[in-house]
Amino acid sequence: MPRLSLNHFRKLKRQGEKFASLTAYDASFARVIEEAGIELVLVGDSLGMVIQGHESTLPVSIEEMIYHSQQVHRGSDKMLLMVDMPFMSYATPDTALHNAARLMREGYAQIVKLEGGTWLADTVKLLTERGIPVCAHLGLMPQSVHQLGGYVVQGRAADDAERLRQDALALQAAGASMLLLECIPGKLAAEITQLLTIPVIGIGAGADCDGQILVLYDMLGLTAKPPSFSKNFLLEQADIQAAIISYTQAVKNKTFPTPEQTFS
Ligand SMILES: Nc1nc(=O)c2c([nH]1)NC[C@@H]1CN(c3ccc(C(=O)N[C@@H](CCC(=O)O)C(=O)O)cc3)CN21
Ligand SMILES: CC(C)C(=O)C(=O)O
Ligand SMILES: [Mg+2]
Repeated sequence: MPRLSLNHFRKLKRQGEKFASLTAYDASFARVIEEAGIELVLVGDSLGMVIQGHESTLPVSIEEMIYHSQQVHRGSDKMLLMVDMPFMSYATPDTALHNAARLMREGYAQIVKLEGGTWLADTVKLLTERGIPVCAHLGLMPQSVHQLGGYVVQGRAADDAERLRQDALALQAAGASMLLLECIPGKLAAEITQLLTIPVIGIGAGADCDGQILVLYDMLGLTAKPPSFSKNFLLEQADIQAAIISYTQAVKNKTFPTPEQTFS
């Protein structure tokens, strides 16, 4: 069986069915989450924090992303494999093309994720035209943490919310195949999800996105200070497999995230 393709997620959006995704960084966890029903795996640059112990995602290199993507690829055969482009690996369109091609050829990525708004549109267009599917990442963009002044909720002011809507539309028009919204009010995320035809994945963005994602180590209770929008699914389950099944079901039946796990 080939891996799930973007068509699967387009179909789920059309049918109004939610999908659950998680990050993974190695073969063993990739196997466990796939067997628990996860349909999309992200090799996130959050690995700089949860695997490497850095304070931010900025130190992560393209070689490190390739290394972990290879491991996740070996440990799975069904999930859509999405890989983050790390800090500065897409600073110009040509750099982005070169590095995205490496993530696909050496890391087996099916889609790459880039953080940025309307300024990224030219890059998204270039990659897409060359056959590289792109997920655009808006809202809280961790690679801009020093500019944002911390890992804080985005899009609360009316002008910020409007800019986010326009960014989302511009990135879709440039060819983005998916959009990820991080840490924004649930109502705004719901509006953007409705506004767009491409699947929208949320983290800290409420229950109305087309899909949800969490950092695996947060939902297994391994993180010292997990974000407030996350949940430790291992607390009520006997093992990791059961915790991930519980998360998948909660996303599918829309019981996660709750209003308390959503920014207003
Ligand atoms: N372990 C981990 N989980 C993540 O979700 C995550 C990472 N690492 N690393 C990369 C980014 C950084 N992210 C983060 C990190 C912290 C918060 C956080 O603690 N936010 C607070 C403050 C919100 C506010 O006051 O505006 C929260 O209560 O959720 C949010 C997103 C999301 N990503
Ligand atoms: C938090 C998710 C969306 C991410 O970008 C990562 O894990 O790096
Ligand atoms: Mg990331």
